[in-house]
Amino acid sequence: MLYNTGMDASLYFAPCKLNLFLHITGRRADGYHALQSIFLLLDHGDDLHISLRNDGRIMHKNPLAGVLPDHDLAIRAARALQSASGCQLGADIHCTKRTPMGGGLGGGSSDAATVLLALNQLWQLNYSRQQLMQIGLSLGADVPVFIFGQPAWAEGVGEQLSAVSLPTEMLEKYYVVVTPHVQVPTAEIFAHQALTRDTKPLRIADFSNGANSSAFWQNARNDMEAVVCALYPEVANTLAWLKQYGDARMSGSGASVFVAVDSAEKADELIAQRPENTSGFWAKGLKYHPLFALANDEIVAG
Ligand SMILES: C[C@@](CO)(OP(=O)(O)O)[C@H](O)COP(=O)(O)OP(=O)(O)OC[C@H]1O[C@@H](n2ccc(N)nc2=O)[C@H](O)[C@@H]1O
Ligand SMILES: Nc1ncnc2c1ncn2[C@@H]1O[C@H](COP(=O)(O)OP(=O)(O)O)[C@@H](O)[C@H]1O
Repeated sequence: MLYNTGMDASLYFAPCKLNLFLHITGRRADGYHALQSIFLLLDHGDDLHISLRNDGRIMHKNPLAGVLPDHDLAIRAARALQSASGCQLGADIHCTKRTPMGGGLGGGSSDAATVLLALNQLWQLNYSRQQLMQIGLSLGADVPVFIFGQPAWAEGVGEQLSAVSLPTEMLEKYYVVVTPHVQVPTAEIFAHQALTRDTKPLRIADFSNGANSSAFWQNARNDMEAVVCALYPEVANTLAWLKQYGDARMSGSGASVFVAVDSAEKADELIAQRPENTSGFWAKGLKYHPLFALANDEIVAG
């Protein structure tokens, strides 16, 4: 078989995500929590340069500060795909990091998903989207949604995904994302005794019927927000500041908070005025992950 063995790195995008709401509806026997969420991917994220190696090695060209290369989700994803497929090829991976790490924006999970999609192409594996999502789930609960690649209603631990069509005005919004400079450990928040774990499940139909009214969103919140705000005043203060400009929420387990505004000018203004010791960006929602086409969907017999 002829492979593209040219040593030119190819560029692949890894978008970040927002949890537009996040409800915890229960706890499973294995300690993981049952969630309901709507994920929206944004046109802001990391750039991964990935090129083929013939010697089977997976190399990180610029290890991230504080993350051992062997622990990096991009590297772990490549190794997981290699062991699932038995592929003898390898890869060099270089990451230009833009998504704040540990910020509730799924940056590491997205890097992993992008590596799976890119290597599916570069190694000519022709794995289906469902197969890649399964491998992704073994790396983290947030990985499958990036391979799914569309605005999604999520249940289970985030792996049961259905496409939702967001109202046009939500895709036209400018999402202002502000991240206080604190690390919020996801496991610590999930383990906290004060966490709300019994939110009444919503039905996807509630969303489909109610998205254009404010009824659905009035009942939707982030169940991790109260615990994170109590433990991390920086998050509470940044959220309180952002709430002046709209229905601001936290994404995932924080520390990032976000609000949707109507213009790029307003978004620029908020980013310029953001509190000290925070970073910030604004972005638009994506209808599709730019690498969506790198996996095919299985045809399910009807
Ligand atoms: C909270 C969410 C919402 O999108 O996002 P982030 O804030 O991390 O971006 C996710 O559920 C996070 O997913 P992810 O970051 O992949 O978590 P994982 O690495 O799988 O799990 C980290 C730890 O969190 C706990 N955990 C995670 C997911 C879940 N549904 N229940 C849990 O109890 C477990 O203790 C697990 O060991
Ligand atoms: N490629 C990667 N990018 C970011 N973080 C990574 C990566 N690989 C491993 N990690 C580790 O995973 C943790 C969570 O990262 P990230 O996915 O950015 O945040 P979150 O889960 O809060 O959305 C980081 O603090 C870091 O230690």
